[in-house]
Amino acid sequence: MLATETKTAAAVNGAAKHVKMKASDVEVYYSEKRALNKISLDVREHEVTALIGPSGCGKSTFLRTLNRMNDVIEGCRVGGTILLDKQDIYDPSIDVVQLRARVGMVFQKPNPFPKSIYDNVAYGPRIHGLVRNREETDAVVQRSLERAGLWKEVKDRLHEGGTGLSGGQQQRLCIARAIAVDPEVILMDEPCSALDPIATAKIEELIDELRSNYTIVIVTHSMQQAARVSQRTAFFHLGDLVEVGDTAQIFTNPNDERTQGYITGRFG
Ligand SMILES: Nc1ncnc2c1ncn2[C@@H]1O[C@H](COP(=O)(O)OP(=O)(O)OP(=O)(O)O)[C@@H](O)[C@H]1O
Repeated sequence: MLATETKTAAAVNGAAKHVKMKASDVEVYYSEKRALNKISLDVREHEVTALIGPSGCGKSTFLRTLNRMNDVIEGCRVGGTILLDKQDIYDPSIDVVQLRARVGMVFQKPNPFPKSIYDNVAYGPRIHGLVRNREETDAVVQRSLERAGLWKEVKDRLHEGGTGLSGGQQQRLCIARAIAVDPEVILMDEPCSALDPIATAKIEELIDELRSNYTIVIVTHSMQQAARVSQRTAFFHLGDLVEVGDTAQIFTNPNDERTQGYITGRFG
């Protein structure tokens, strides 16, 4: 049997999935203040993992450890280990720019560059040397915009500014920009919080499509959103990872009373 067939059969049978990122005993300090307490979490390949919990519990801090975005915050220290496949992403030999291409990020507020739609998408592939000429760049731009569900809406205005798009379109442009450098993992920090319900529904649909090609970790304040888009949910509280499990189980039959309290709206 071919390796791909084995993998498909394993997925269908619900057998153990490949762990794409593995966090072990991750701690984060902002100066003296500890924001995360020994978090251990497996992120499975081709799944959407949702991080939920009350404000300030450390969801975004944990998300940022996965592509070393905390490195740029002064006074922030990270302990423990995080593996991408089998590689320690905090190893001194790691090129952080390459890491962030492999583990891309989409932020809360859409943040296209003040450039054309085309250049927003072409920028990453160009600086990473993934394209050699105009033809290849055109192909990457088109493919990325198609995957982000934006191509049909923008194909006749590629050279207009990205900031002239609607909020939902800008967020899909940011997703296209992340996809263009061929990432393995996409981190999303409340990607719909600035969007209306229709734009949110489009992004949620897109997230579901994207997981066949990528591994996704999403921070969300919306439990409905976590339930709709994710296969696994991790509940954080006061810097602890309280529990992680299949999304259906977390929302219907959580093990911990703090999770129960949060999902039933008793706090948070
Ligand atoms: N740059 C920073 N400097 C100092 N403390 C920070 C910084 N960023 C976050 N913190 C603190 O770390 C803790 C976790 O914050 P974090 O933003 O990760 O939580 P969160 O669960 O994502 O919250 P929210 O849902 O409100 O975005 C909080 O106590 C917060 O005040």
